[in-house]
Amino acid sequence: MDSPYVKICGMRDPQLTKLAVQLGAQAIGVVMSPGTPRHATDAEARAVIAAVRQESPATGQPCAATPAVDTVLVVNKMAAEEAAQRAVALGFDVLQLHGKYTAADVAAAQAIIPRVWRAASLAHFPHIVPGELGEERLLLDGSAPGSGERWDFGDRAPQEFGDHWLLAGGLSPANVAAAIADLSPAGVDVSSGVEMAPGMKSAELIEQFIAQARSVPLA
Ligand SMILES: O=C(O)c1ccccc1N[C@@H]1O[C@H](COP(=O)(O)O)[C@@H](O)[C@H]1O
Repeated sequence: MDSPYVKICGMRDPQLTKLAVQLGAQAIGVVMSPGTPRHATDAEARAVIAAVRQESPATGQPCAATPAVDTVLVVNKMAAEEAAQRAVALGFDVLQLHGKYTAADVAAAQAIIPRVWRAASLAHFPHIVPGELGEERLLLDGSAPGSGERWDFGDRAPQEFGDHWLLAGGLSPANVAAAIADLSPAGVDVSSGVEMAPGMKSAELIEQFIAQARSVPLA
């Protein structure tokens, strides 16, 4: 039985990162956006990536039982090329762009790091189409990333977005299973919903979130 792809975002602690990977997270996000309570330093970002590689080597000989886990640099309103250069310098697999970008911005970033995701809110981009800027994946998010604010689909039907989009914004252990059952995203992304206080991740909430998300079979 396939279950949704789960990304845990805003990680800074290597031990919690290892736990999330052991529990089945398929992506770990590090936020580098000054002003958010999850902003990571370069050293923290490198330590999180090292922890992921240790639990699930991304190159060479991946553990038989554990698929490789994506490490994702998350930025908000940062110039795409600058963000891509930072992602490569630190060793991330994926760059996740929040903000207003063009197809040329995405192409410029992809020339530096091939895997680029775009996160956007339907409140700001009501006519958005997955892949229209050339991004690998689209995340449909709340209107304020990292705030715990819920998504709003307005008059769009989730089926319009195809099979590869991820749901983000306001998810938590309490609502993730119902959200997956209702909207059938390919995966889910959570940041503040697995924290005991802004920027402070909770091992218990991460465990509950992953268990709840994985309890729902993909449609
Ligand atoms: O998590 C953050 O602080 C953050 C800051 C700036 C840009 C993106 C951020 N995280 C992304 O926000 C959503 C989920 O937020 P939440 O679960 O509602 O807190 C997701 O796309 C994260 O990757």
